[in-house]
Amino acid sequence: MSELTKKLFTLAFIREGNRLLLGYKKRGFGQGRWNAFGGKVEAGETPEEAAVREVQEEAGVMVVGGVEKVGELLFTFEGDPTAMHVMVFSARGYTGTPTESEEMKPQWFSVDSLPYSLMWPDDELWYPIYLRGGKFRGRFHFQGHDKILSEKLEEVQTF
Ligand SMILES: Nc1nc(SCCc2ccccc2)c2[nH]cnc2n1
Repeated sequence: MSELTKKLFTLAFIREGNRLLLGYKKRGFGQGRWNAFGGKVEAGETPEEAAVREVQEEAGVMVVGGVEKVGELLFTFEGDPTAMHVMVFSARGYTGTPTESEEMKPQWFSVDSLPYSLMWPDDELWYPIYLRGGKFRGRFHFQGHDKILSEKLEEVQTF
C-alpha cells in the first residue's frame, strides 16, 4: 500500500425497521447515485464524529446515541494512486425530519426494494451483510466508476 495514499471517508446509515434512509447525490463524487450519507474525515475529528457531522449536514437529522461501526471498505481506481478508505457506520437513533441539502436529496427505501441499479456497483455485494446485522470488510478495484475489476469481501465478527 506504500505507493498508494489512503484518504479516510465515512458512510452512515439511518435505519428504521425495514426502511433505510438513502440520499441522492446531487453533485461531487458519486453524483447521480443513491448512497448512504458521508464524506471526508477532516483533520481533528474522529471517523465517528465525521459520520455524525455528515448525517446532520447532508440529511438534516441529528444522530441520537452515536453510531456503531458496521464495516470497512477500501476503494481503488485504475490509474489513480489515491485509495479511499471508507468506514461504514449505522446510527443508533436519530431525531428530526430528513431534509434536502445542497449535496443530497434524502428518501426512505424499503430494504426489500433498494435502487441498486442507481447505486455504486459494490453496494449490492455488501449491503446484504449489513442488512442482516453482520459486519464486513471489503475492497473493490474499479475501472472508472462503473466496472469492478477485482474484489474481496468477508464478513467479520468484530472490528
Ligand atoms: N457506497 C459506495 N460509496 C462510495 S464513496 C463513499 C464515501 C464518500 C466519498 C466522497 C463523498 C461522499 C462519500 C463508493 N466508491 C466506490 N464504491 C462506492 N460505494
